[in-house]
Amino acid sequence: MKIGVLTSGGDAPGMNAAVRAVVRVGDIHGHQVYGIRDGYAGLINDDMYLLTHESVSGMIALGGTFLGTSRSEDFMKIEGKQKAVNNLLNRGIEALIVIGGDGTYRGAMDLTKLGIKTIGLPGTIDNDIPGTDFTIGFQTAVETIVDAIDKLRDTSTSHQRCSIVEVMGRHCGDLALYAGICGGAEFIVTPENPMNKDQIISRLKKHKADGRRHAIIVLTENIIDAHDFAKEITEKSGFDSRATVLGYIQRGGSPCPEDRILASRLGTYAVELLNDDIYGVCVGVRDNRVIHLPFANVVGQKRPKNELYKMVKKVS
Ligand SMILES: Nc1ncnc2c1ncn2[C@@H]1O[C@H](COP(=O)(O)OP(=O)(O)OP(=O)(O)O)[C@@H](O)[C@H]1O
Ligand SMILES: O=P(O)(O)OC[C@H]1O[C@](O)(CO)[C@@H](O)[C@@H]1O
Ligand SMILES: [Mg+2]
Repeated sequence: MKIGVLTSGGDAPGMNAAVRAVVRVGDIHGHQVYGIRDGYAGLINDDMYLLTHESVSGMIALGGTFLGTSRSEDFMKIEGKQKAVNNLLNRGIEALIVIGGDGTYRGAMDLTKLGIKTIGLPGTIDNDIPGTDFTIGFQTAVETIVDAIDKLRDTSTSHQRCSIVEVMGRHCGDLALYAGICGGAEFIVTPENPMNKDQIISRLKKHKADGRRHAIIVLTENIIDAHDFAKEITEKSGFDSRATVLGYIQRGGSPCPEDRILASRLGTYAVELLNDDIYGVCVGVRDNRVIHLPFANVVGQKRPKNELYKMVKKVS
């Protein structure tokens, strides 16, 4: 069988490891795997090439995505999707493995309806996809953030400051939650655990009075302007505050071992599903087991609230 593989949406560490697994396992089962450049844009532009065992050599350790990625406006339109399908079928490619986030899954669901045997792999640092406990790239991003928090604590303690660390996640607080726990943050502000500004300010006043030399607030993006918040804290609590917006550094870097293993497991499983003629599904891990679910059961659904959101109130 000819299988296409692409990466889409924000790049995430471990995407290359997933492509590598698809190519290597595909090869073992006698499939030909075609890499599609720049996500759905490459499908529309017919930009694809045959990947071999050798062409993915060394890819397990590489950050970003060697295939490239995009957020394709054209693919949102039916004409774009039809062109993508025609390009695949003209090349005899009947199956497609997409690695990306929730938006990518929506596109994949449409392609399934248009006759392409599509499988989705969760690749995003946000960990915002229902149907999997972890997404590929999340654990590496957590490590990057924890490293940044540890460094920020050094300078915060030296200057007796409060550091606000704004992290990504779009509308999901998992990056802030996990990194905040690991970094010993005093406050973790996420969409799931809404902020109580007055409580934060009054606790910081007490911190100051108790002679505490630092405080860390980890904040999910898209909630409040981090720099304005730092000013307000300084004025109202007397705890001198600074904000650091970590930004794109969170998406880069070599994948950590957990992400390499997750990517390898899910890439392997995706090919095995196609061998069994199962498609129109996305794969994931639940309780450390690989699972698959129909796209319709995942797209637009809410993730169950992680129990760590409750626990963190006790330990921070
Ligand atoms: N509703 C939709 N219908 C069809 N295709 C979509 C839809 N939403 C998104 N896509 C396609 O998927 C691509 C990637 O989606 P998006 O930019 O939301 O990133 P993502 O896959 O959610 O990853 P991340 O959130 O990690 O960046 C879009 O550029 C678009 O081409
Ligand atoms: O790459 P862009 O378009 O700036 O998007 C940034 C968004 O992508 C992500 O990094 C991954 O979805 C989000 O955390 C962030 O909100
Ligand atoms: Mg997304």
